[in-house]
Amino acid sequence: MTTDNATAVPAVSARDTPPATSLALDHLSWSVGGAVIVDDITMHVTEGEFVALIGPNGAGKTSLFNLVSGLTRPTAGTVTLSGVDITRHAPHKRARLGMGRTFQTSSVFADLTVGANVGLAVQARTGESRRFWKRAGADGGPETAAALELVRLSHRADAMAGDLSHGDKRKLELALLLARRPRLILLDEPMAGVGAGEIGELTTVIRDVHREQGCTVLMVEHHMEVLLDMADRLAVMHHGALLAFTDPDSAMADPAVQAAYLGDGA
Ligand SMILES: Nc1ncnc2c1ncn2[C@@H]1O[C@H](COP(=O)(O)OP(=O)(O)OP(=O)(O)O)[C@@H](O)[C@H]1O
Repeated sequence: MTTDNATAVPAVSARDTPPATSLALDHLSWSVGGAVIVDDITMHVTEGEFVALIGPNGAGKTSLFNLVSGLTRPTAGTVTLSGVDITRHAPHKRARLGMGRTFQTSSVFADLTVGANVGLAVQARTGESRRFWKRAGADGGPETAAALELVRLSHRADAMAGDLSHGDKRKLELALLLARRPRLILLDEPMAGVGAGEIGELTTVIRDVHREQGCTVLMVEHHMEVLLDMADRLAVMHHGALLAFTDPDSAMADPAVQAAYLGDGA
């Protein structure tokens, strides 16, 4: 959608995006050197659902994320995205099918402005020519503005990305994801390194992104207070296996979860 009035366009509104994707993991396993890191996980995430993946340190959460996003190949099992078997797809091919991922480490261009970072991501998706880029302006145009507004960073559009606080960097990473219009978002510890004072707003932003976009979210996070309030279901991993996959109250009341997860003091 294009217009001359940048601020009036909800360029990433739920209305003009396709339905959220669904993710099915079936008997997914990954072993390295004889050690089973991900152990026969079957988990079906429905369209538009918000699932939090939790578990003690070393439970296998990042390894599972790597299997879902295609950074590693499973030893056994399948990954299905909206009914398409993507088990053998490379990460870029999964991205083209609507999968977006953030990492524990920041991936923004520190020497570019916030607006330019998002503008480049928009440009990368649309494949617009340099001519369009000039016409759209250094900030990338209305879609950039809409993404920055959604993550509450409009007021920092002209700041250098490297000067942002940890919390604002995480918001920028979300805006970069939005620019690619993903239907499934994988968030790997978005609160990592974020100060206590910024966690509340970042939580609100993630919730807004999920609601506004109607996308499916799978998030690894250690801050339980954030997750219990946000997630439709908790997927609890321990020693590579899935201990529970249910609503937050039921998961936290599960004795096996309490023994394995809380017992490890995570
Ligand atoms: N490439 C690898 N080779 C060998 N072992 C690995 C490899 N990647 C992960 N592991 C091991 O697999 C286990 C699970 O690691 P993983 O990082 O997936 O856990 P996690 O739940 O994400 O932990 P954390 O909460 O600390 O990030 C750990 O014991 C780790 O040492």
